[in-house]
Amino acid sequence: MSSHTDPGALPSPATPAGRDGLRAILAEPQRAVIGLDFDGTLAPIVADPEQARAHPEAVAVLAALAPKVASVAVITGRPAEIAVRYGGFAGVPGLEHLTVLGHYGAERWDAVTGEVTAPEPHPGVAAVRAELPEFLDGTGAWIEEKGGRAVAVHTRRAPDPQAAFDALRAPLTDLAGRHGLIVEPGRLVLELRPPGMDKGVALLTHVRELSATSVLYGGDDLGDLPAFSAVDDLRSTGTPGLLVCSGSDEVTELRKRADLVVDGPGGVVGLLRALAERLT
Ligand SMILES: O=P(O)(O)OC[C@H]1O[C@H](O[C@H]2O[C@H](CO)[C@@H](O)[C@H](O)[C@H]2O)[C@H](O)[C@@H](O)[C@@H]1O
Repeated sequence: MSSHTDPGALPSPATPAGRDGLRAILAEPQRAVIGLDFDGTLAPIVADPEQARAHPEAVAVLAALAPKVASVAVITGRPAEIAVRYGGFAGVPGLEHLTVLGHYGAERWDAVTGEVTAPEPHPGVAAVRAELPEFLDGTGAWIEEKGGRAVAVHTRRAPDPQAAFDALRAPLTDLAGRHGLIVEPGRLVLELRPPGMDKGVALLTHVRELSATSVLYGGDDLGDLPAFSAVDDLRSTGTPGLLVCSGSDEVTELRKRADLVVDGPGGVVGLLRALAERLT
């Protein structure tokens, strides 16, 4: 796979399908959807999730790109309102039509209205939240509250983060299952959340709503794999797409499936800048 090293150049994807995807975006940008994950893709990974912020150049680059394409959509496991706040996405000239699909697509925020639409919370979330502390005792793991719509168990700050993650995965999967939830594993995080939605469904729905003729999706984590599969499905039915991996040492699964690997959020921003410049 290709790495994006020259900051000013638009890199050539390593695969024929990726090159087709990029060509289609460049040929008809007004009908292209740009889908982007937040943590690890637009925002560098930090030890405390409350301190995560978009890369310092991300907003300016998105604002330069968004008016030239059909849609820029941030698709994240975060609550939409949190991603908007940590991203600094509200009220930005150029981002008037930004969409943020939160909770893996269950929530939606549109810059044009500034409002979030969300389903009723799943009753299993409160139930697992009540039981969680007894599972975490002595592991060094801790809980991130997610507005009552999901709950995340982080192990990044545990003495042995990977060992804590591995030890908790099976019991938390069992706990989630008893309350009708699923476990979404991520970068040293196990998220207990309602089933029925994922980033693939979210991306496909968005692409179809806009009758887009091409798509770029960029992600870094396991929760982005359904969006990668959605782009594969779109390709197989005639909609070209480009799969971008925001590379890290923590997760390698996306790297293997990507058309283009860039160096973390800085690389993503560089790629999007080069794309925006080329579209000028
Ligand atoms: O879909 P995403 O935008 O990638 O969100 C997925 C999870 O991201 C967050 O956790 C990750 O980022 C944290 C801050 O950099 C980091 O500390 C943690 O180890 C990562 O897993 C977020 O806190 C979770 O709620 C999201 O589900």
